[in-house]
Amino acid sequence: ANDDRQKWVLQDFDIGRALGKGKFGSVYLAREKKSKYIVALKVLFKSQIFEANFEYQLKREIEIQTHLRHPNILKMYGYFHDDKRVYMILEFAPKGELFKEMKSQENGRFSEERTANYVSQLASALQYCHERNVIHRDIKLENLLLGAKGELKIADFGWSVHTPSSKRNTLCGTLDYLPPEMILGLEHDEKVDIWSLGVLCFECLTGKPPFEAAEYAETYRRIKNAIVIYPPYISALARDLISKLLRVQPSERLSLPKILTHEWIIKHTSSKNNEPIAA
Ligand SMILES: CS(=O)(=O)NCc1cccc(-c2cn3c(Cl)cnc3c(Nc3ccc(N4CCOCC4)cc3)n2)c1
Repeated sequence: ANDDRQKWVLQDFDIGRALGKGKFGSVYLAREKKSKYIVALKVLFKSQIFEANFEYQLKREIEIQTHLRHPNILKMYGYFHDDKRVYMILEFAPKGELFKEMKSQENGRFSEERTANYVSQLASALQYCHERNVIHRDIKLENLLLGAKGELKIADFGWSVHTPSSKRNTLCGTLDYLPPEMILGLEHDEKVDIWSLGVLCFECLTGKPPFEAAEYAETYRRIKNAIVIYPPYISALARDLISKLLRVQPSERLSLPKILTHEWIIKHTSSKNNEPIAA
């Protein structure tokens, strides 16, 4: 049987414009020459990866993402490397970053209906991952892209691991999305993704992450105690769901099946889901 893991080389692609710059490299629009198939090519510099001893995490990201197949998870078709760079061949997300889409809304936030649909798509993607003992650990707005039909695509599995993990990861970047158990360096499991789902839901509804504060120490204190201040325009149902996700105790956080059947989600997810039951 022909091995579908073709050995790709850079010459197989026409490289287009840069889609964006990331921490280790950039993402380019690209087209595979023979099939004319459009992809996103993520280019990472080996020097920077080794400097940050990120190669183990990169291997894991590639291993995990090449094997996941779900409509709300950005596909990785393959990868290759040359002496200086590692290239990841990824599904192109034609509508770009969710973060930019949110900032372009006139009040900088999404409606309850749009947010509920995103939360539902994320929950089904996470259910798929958790069934395969994969936790993402880095669900946040800037890791989410939009497909051709405006559907959510989880990208960047750089922090995903197989459960259970107590990897004391060097916390780079913002604390905003991390649950209490991770900022305390305790053992953590897939319930970390449920916490991040709560953070994401709040951020989509208000334009700001729930624990954002001027001082790092203040953010730390508010995460540790799950102190959430809801703006008045948040509906009672949305508040109910978020309060059941942002729980300090991982075991108290709502399970993914319960999230998918929460009244607020059922109320807002696209009409096809709540057809009138045939009499
Ligand atoms: C750490 S990183 O390097 O991975 N992140 C930096 C970054 C920053 C910005 C974007 C993108 C990006 C990545 N994409 C991937 Cl991967 C697949 N499709 C896209 C993808 N698609 C995309 C599609 C359309 C647009 N347009 C739409 C029209 O308006 C201008 C932007 C942008 C990006 N973008 C990435």
